Amino acid sequence: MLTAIGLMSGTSLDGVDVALIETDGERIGRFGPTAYRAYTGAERDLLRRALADAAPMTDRDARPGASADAEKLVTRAHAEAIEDFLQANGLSRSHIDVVGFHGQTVLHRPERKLTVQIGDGRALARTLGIPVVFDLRAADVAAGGQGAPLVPVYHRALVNMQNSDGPTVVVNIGGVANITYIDGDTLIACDTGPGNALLDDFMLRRTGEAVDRDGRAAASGRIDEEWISRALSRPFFALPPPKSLDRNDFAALTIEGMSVQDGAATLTALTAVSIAAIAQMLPKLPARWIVVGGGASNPTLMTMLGKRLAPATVVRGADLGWSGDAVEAQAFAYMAVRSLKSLPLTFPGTTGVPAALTGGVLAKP
Ligand SMILES: Nc1ncnc2c1ncn2[C@@H]1O[C@H](COP(=O)(O)OP(=O)(O)OP(=O)(O)O)[C@@H](O)[C@H]1O
Ligand SMILES: CC(=O)N[C@H]1[C@@H]2OC[C@@H](O2)[C@@H](O)[C@@H]1O[C@H](C)C(=O)O
Repeated sequence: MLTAIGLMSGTSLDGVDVALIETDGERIGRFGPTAYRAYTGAERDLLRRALADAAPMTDRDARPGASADAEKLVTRAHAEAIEDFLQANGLSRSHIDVVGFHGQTVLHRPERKLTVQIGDGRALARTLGIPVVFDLRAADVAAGGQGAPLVPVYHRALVNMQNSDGPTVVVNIGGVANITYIDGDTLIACDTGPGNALLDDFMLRRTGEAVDRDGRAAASGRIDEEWISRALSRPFFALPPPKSLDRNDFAALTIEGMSVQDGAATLTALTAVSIAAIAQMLPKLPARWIVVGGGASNPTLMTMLGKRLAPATVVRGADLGWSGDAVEAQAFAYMAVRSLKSLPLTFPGTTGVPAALTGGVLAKP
């Protein structure tokens, strides 16, 4: 078993998740501690500007506008997150075999064979004195895959730890939402649509706070079903898996005429409805849905999802002893070990890559 730390800075732009696991790249030996390093308001603003400035990019090594400063921030924030994590948990760097570093996606255009994660893996390895595996999406996209989602291989390892009969779906609700369908050897995955990003952006614009804390605003609002039907007529929703999204693909869906409560209710419902709609595109109707990611902490979203998926059961990963918020960080620890062993990260059913493929670049300190 190797000891690996995974790092994820997701599309919600809220902060860096850190998690340690022991794994041989197949089985999960032990879950270790987890941590979170939030971005400050100013740091989030810089990341948002970097996403805007990266939109016209064609060369993945270019760092236009704010993305150059944002890359320095991302590298520094991740180094700080690891140093604090080692100290808080009394860990010595010599005990860590590898760090899996996702970086921050600023642009995702797989149809142009382009996916850009900022963050300097080589500098991180030098600063930490620990080997770092980074750039985990590039090989998949270069081979014609979607380059996302990557976590299905880890969702499979998690589900294999349970006694499960029949198909299970793991739902991750981050900035974008994605699912993994696991039934024996069948592994199917895709992004399903918005996760929390549209709702966060709406709340920030309307209230100054980038979250509908505990789904309170949405709980007292009215869902505009007509608006949802219009949103669902976008071509993305009719595509079968595998498929993936850029964080800002739905940014043009405006909802400005509505009150904060009605807007929050409607955007929360769009997330739930678009996740539930994927059930029709899966080989069998799954009996069990396990929800992870920040969206699992939003009770209004969980209630809506439960209603839309009934009679299937909907549980939170946290209820099964999984670390609900750190699953993605754990996944990047797991993938770093798989990368060291040249084991596949992506599969035809998860990203559409022609054959199972490994990925990641190793930087030694
Ligand atoms: N208590 C809560 N109430 C409502 N929403 C919450 C709560 N806690 C977290 N969230 C939502 O979860 C989001 C963070 O989710 P998460 O950490 O999974 O995102 P991420 O790491 O950016 O993931 P991804 O890479 O999948 O986009 C927050 O921006 C917020 O919208
Ligand atoms: C391009 C990119 O960074 N995509 C993220 C995003 O956030 C959620 C969803 O969209 C997922 O496809 C992916 O992240 C997770 C970690 C993944 O690759 O599985």
